[in-house]
Amino acid sequence: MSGDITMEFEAVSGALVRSTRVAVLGGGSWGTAFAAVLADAGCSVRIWTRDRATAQELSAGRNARYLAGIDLPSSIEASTDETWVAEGAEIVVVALPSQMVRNALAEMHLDLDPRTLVVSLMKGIELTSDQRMSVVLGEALGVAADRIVVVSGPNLAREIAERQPTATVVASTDLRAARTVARACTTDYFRPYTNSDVIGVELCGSVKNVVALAVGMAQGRGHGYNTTATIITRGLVEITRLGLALGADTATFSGLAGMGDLVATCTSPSSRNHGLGRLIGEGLSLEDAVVKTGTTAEGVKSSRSVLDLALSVGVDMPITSGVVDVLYKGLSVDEMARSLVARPLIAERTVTR
Ligand SMILES: NC(=O)C1=CN([C@@H]2O[C@H](COP(=O)(O)OP(=O)(O)OC[C@H]3O[C@@H](n4cnc5c(N)ncnc54)[C@H](O)[C@@H]3O)[C@@H](O)[C@H]2O)C=CC1
Ligand SMILES: O=C(CO)COP(=O)(O)O
Repeated sequence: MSGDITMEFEAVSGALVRSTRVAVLGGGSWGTAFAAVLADAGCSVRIWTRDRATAQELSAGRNARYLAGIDLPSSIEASTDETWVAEGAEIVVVALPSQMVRNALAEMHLDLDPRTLVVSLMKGIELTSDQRMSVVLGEALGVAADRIVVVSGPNLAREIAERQPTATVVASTDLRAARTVARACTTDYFRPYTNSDVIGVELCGSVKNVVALAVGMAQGRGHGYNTTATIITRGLVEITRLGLALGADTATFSGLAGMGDLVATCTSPSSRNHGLGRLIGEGLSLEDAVVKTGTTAEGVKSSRSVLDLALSVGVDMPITSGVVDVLYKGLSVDEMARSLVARPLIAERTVTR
């Protein structure tokens, strides 16, 4: 079966890309880098950003604030006018901070064709509703679940904007939709794999940010590779437990959106979550660390919604809980470490289904 799908997929690969019109909403680091991938793949790309100066810069092939020093494809068109950006788009890509996206889209009043595919690049869980981003997009844009596609994987924006080789996961409940988006973003440095496990892919992307905060905190305290590997491995167990309780597929967690992204985010100094955790481990307050990092570290807010989700389904997430206690309840990083190590001894179970 999977062989048939691959053949069908490759037989049409490239054929549709030339004419695909894509709108990207969000001109931050990932929105801009993904717009460049799409343009390199041959799509006709328009990008929306809320400030005029960035739109002008993007139209001139630059985004100094978010991707300094990167030359973007000259074909990308940018504007602050969302109606113009979304006009005629077959694919609308959303790359805004998770906690802002519902309100931002409500203000845009987009009138999308029912056939339009909507792509989420976001890695967070909404605080007020504990919902995954595909659900938020569905509600905010009035789009059915089978028109929504999630792109998630080890995808640090700057590395991709530098055209370093990377793979990703493109997930949708409708595999035809996933394949269409995969074709639209295939380049000689960016390789998408399709998946139908939207729940698993989104949870992986959201919870790995929380685990990266924990790794950063440990490294900021001066702990080394053993601690890092312990947190990554047990973090993956937490992600898997939550995912399985919420209906995800086991296989997703060892894939690119799971283990792949977890490793990238927990080990890269350019991860904002990892970097913010490190500052806290070095002794900064949350407020000072947020000011110093300056961009979107989704795990800071999503740690609380992830913990809410875990409590709602009775899943134990000690690392997530420790991160929430450090960020919001005054627990020190040393106290978090001690309490994690002192937990009752149990048999090692990596996958629990
Ligand atoms: N940067 C990366 O390497 C990756 C980021 N992501 C995810 O992509 C999503 C977007 O992240 P980035 O592009 O990195 O964030 P960013 O912080 O680089 O850019 C955010 C963009 O959203 C805009 N924005 C912020 N608040 C807004 C509001 N209220 N209304 C309208 N626009 C607003 C900003 O002006 C900026 O253009 C996040 O969920 C992140 O986790 C996923 C993979 C890689
Ligand atoms: O999601 C990412 C890489 O896949 C980006 O991570 P940060 O948001 O921590 O920079």
